[in-house]
Amino acid sequence: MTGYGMLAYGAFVVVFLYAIGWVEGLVVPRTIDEGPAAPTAVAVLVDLALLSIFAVQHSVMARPWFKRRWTRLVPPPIERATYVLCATAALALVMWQWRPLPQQVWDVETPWLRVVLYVVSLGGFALVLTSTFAIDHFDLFGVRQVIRNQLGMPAATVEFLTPRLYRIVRHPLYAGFLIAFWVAPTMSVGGLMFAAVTTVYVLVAVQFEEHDLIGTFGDRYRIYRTQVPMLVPRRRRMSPVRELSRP
Ligand SMILES: C[S@@+](CC[C@H](N)C(=O)[O-])C[C@H]1O[C@@H](n2cnc3c(N)ncnc32)[C@H](O)[C@@H]1O
Repeated sequence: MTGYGMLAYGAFVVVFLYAIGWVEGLVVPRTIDEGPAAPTAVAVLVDLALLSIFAVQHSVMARPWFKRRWTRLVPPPIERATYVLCATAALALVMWQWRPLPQQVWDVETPWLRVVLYVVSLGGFALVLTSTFAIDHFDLFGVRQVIRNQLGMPAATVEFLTPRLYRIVRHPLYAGFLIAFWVAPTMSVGGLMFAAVTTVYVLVAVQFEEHDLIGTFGDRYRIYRTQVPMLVPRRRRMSPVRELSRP
């Protein structure tokens, strides 16, 4: 089981790194704006179907009711690794079968501004990675579960955590993806569709995830929801002294 967990994690790392290059249009041999040509309507339909497969896999397999049934077939220590493997396969399928829509929507020409936009966009991916470590990277990717099983330890209990990032917004990982997808020096029709659909998906996924988190943590999560914004940080309230000193 440990080998299976490691294989799933390794496959995820490779496909995710490729996905960064695919979205950014950097380094990898085929990006979001390259691939088999198709008439616009066909491309839109194929791409929407691919993103739907990804969304359904991601959301259904993460639900407690699905996990309860699924673990009658799949041993619990590899349930998360199997989720990661399926998510990786779904992401690879999106990139493999994506039909490009390369018409430009915007293209920033100022060299320094392009660099800034690339840095911010890659910073979004860095925020994704940092967020996974802020909660529990190896648990999220199913590695901890197989290692605990290998060591004969019982499954770890799920904890509610509010490390620093999670005190700024409730979903920094999703916020990171949105920054990575929307901030682009060059945006094609395909890239814009990808960003728009994933944004809608994030807004829906948050509802499912928070429903489950309330189910697990009850009032602790309800109170957290009232105190911390979902995706966009609140402007810091100025102290009364600063406010009074403003002209
Ligand atoms: C892909 S992660 C995304 C986490 C979060 N939605 C975000 O955008 O940063 C999804 C997993 O994180 C867990 N999760 C979300 N918020 C959490 C928190 N504050 N403490 C512990 N686990 C959390 C969810 O239960 C789910 O299993």
